[in-house]
Order: sequence, then structure tokens, then C-alpha cells
Amino acid sequence: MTAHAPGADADADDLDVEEALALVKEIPGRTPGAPHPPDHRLHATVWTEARALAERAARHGGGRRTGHLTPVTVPLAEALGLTLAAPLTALTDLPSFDTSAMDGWAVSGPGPWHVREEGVLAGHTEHAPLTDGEAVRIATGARIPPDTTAVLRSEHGRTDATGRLHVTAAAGAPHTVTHGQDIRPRGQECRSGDQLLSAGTRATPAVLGMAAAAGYDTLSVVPRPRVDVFVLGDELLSEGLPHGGLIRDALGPMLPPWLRALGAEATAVCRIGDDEDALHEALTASDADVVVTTGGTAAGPVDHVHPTLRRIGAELLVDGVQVRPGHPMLLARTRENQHLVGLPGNPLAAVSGLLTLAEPLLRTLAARPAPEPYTLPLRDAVQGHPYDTRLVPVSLRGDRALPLLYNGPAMLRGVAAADALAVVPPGGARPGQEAELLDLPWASGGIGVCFT
Ligand SMILES: Nc1nc2c(c(=O)[nH]1)N[C@H]1C(S)=C(S)[C@@H](COP(=O)(O)OP(=O)(O)OC[C@H]3O[C@@H](n4cnc5c(N)ncnc54)[C@H](O)[C@@H]3O)O[C@H]1N2
Ligand code: MOO
Repeated sequence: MTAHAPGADADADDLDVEEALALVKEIPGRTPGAPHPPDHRLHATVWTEARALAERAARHGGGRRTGHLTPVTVPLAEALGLTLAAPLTALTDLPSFDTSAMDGWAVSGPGPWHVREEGVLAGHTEHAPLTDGEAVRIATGARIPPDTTAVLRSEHGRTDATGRLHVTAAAGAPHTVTHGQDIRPRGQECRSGDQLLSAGTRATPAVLGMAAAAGYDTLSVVPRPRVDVFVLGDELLSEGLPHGGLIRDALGPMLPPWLRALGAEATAVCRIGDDEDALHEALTASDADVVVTTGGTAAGPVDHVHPTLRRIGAELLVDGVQVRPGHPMLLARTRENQHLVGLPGNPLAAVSGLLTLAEPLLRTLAARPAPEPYTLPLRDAVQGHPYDTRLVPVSLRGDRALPLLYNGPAMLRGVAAADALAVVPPGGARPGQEAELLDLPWASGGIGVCFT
């Protein structure tokens, strides 16, 4: 199975005549073999630079040097998945008192010991000091009475008929009782004021547990960027079968959970037809940090994104990217604290725009770390575009990436079965060639982790 099948054919169809000719003939004045983009595409941004620009864009908005949104304080349970805005500093010693690590007896000095009447339970307040030769029953986690020298585990001791406690033997030798045995001393894990985690750490379930243990009720975190999604197009149906030239909206159901996996707060999708005034109204009314539009990015008669951006005086930061699919994608600063990512309408082109422009922008606003870049060899050859980077859905099989079919701009069939998108450089890739991979969030983090 290779990528030279339905999707690749569809992608080849997408080349204009000038580009297609460039595949087979040299351009005068150029080094043989070195392709040159046609003039009308020179303004399109190189793919890697577009990603860097999207990351930097966040740093300019609102005069934020770090690029991330202003931190907020939230209850622990609401911090899951967010980034800590301040170091997590212990508010207490841990353990906060000397505790027993085992169920058994707190003992003082060498045995045998006289056992006190009352037991000691976890969470109870301080007990009277032990005297030398004395023991008291103790539970795991209970506060150690003063002058305890060790804890004897319940399975290592027995009381005789007179109530005295003795160490039992194993394999002929008595269990040892060393000084401090099975006692967790106060401050063993940390002292009050110790830094447990640095700012920038992601609040995982384990971090929430650590914070609670260290005395926190709330955490200072970078909030999720709020995203409004505007789906453009008169031809879109929200239910039922395609009919009469109308098709199902594939992006409305896909974008909010995907944006959430990228760290955003995206709830409602606003369906706007091919109506320039409605788009203008929705855009000027939005107070979201980021607006994501779908469709209407090209130069067709009802492609209203560019005219609307001009109308509101937005600054175009990226206007077309040298990537397939998705080359008409755009990024604009609509106002001081708001950006707009214009995703092309073709569904896989929209995915490409999501990973090229929305991911770096949202990651920076949410103060998330950039994913570690990695590569794998491609199992099969992938046909390249002459000038543009290609993003091709792949399935990860052991230590190889298998390029998937049905990777044309209008298709989701490939990406729906994929674990990642392979970055294929201009000119294509040979079998076995290493390709950079962009993981799909559910493949790397688990679907539950991403979308809760
Ligand atoms: N003259 C040119 N035409 C086109 C160019 C070009 O460079 N010159 N680029 C092509 C490429 S590449 C793409 S991608 C599309 C981008 O078009 P738009 O962003 O303006 O999107 P639309 O025209 O609105 O739609 C394109 C296509 O996608 C379907 N679509 C739109 N929204 C959805 C949705 N939510 N769910 C499913 N499908 C959707 C729409 O019906 C169209 O078939 O422009 C090319 N044209
Ligand atoms: O057809 Mo277009 O390459 O952006 O999806």
C-alpha cells in the first residue's frame, strides 16, 4: 500500500498548470532540480515560519511578553489540564508530623515491652510520651508519641499471656528493630517553603493530589483561551443525508473537541451562511481570545473572510502557507487581544490549518510546552508537492509510519484512522526516509485525558 492512490491523485489534481509543469520541466535561470514557486504564490509563508509566526503572534497581543493569558485562581478540581502560573511551594512540612509507616506498635528502647492499654489511630492528636520499655498499638499514618524509637510491624511481634510484647522470629532469627525503623519523620518529603513544582507545570491528576497534600485549596493557573468557532457556508447541513447539492458540516462536530485538546475553551459553534454582514456582525461581537473560521478563505464569489478582515482593519500576519493541503489558511490580529485563524473549508485542509496555526497560537496563550519534535521512517514512498510541505495522515506501526490513503484535501477518511500527520518536504519522501511527525492529541494523550 502506498500513498499514490485516491488522496494523492486528488492532491495532484489540486496543482495548477504552472505547478504541474514545474514537476516535469526546468525553469530558466534556476539550478536544475531546484523548484521555484510561481510568482502568485511568493507571498505564502513557508510552513515552519508560519508555525513560528503563530507562536510569536500570541506574545504581541495585549503587550504580553510571555504570550500567555493573565493567570486566574481556581479551585483544585477546575485546574486539571491547565498550566501552573506560579511555582507550587509547600505550605506545610510533609509529613507534617512524625508518623508510623506501618500498623503495629510504637516502641521505646529494646524489648520486650509493656503494652499501654489505649490504641493510637491515624489522625488522632498527640499522645503522652512513651517511657523506655513501653509500647502502644499504632496504625499506619498515626502520629508517633514522643520518645518512640521504632515501630514494630504487627506481623513481627506478639504479646504473651501477661500482655508483654516480644519480637517474633523468621527463619530462626528474631526480626531486627533498628532505631527509627518504620517511622516517617516530619519533613521527610518536603519542608514548608520548599518548591515542589515549577511554574509552567501542567496540572495533571497527580499534581492536583500533590497540591492538596501540600495544603492548597486553589491554584493559580493560566486559563484556557476562549475560542469562538464560526462555520461558514450555505451548503452545510447539520443532520441527515446530503441531498440536492447540500453536504454535511464535518467541521462543526470536529473542531470544539479538537480545540479543547489543544488547550482551548471552545463550546458553541456558530453557523454562519455565506453572508458577509453576518460574519462581520459575529466577529465584531465576539470577545473570544481567538476566533476560528472555516471556509471562505479562497477567492471565490462568496469567500468573505478576506473582505471582512479588511473591513474591520485587521492585520494579516499569515496569508497563505506553503503547505498542502490547506494553503489558503490565514492568521490575523483582529484587535489588541484577539486573533483569527481562518481555516480553509476543505476538511483535511482545515485540519492542516488547525495544526499549523491554531496549535502554536493556543499553546502559547495557554502556556503549554511545545511537543517534543520526533521523527520515524516512512514505510512507503510519499509523493511530494514541488514547492510546498505536505501533511499526510499516517498510522504508527511499531517503529515505522505507514502513510494512509484517502489523504486528499476534501477527505477525512485518512486522518480519522491516523495517529499522526507526517511532514513531507517539497519533492516527497522515499521509503524508509525519516519524517517529522505531528501527533494527533488523542493518539499521544488518550482520549479521556484530552477531552475532559
Ligand atoms: N481559484 C481558486 N480556487 C480555490 C483555491 C485557489 O487557490 N484558487 N484553493 C482551493 C483550496 S486549496 C481550498 S482548501 C479551498 C479553500 O476554500 P475556502 O476556504 O474558501 O472554503 P469553501 O470554498 O467555503 O469550501 C471549500 C470546500 O470545502 C467544503 N466545506 C466547507 N466547509 C465545510 C464544512 N464545515 N464541512 C464539510 N465541508 C466543508 C465546501 O463545501 C467546499 O467543497 O478553495 C479551493 N479553491
Ligand atoms: O485543497 Mo487545499 O490544498 O488547501 O485543501
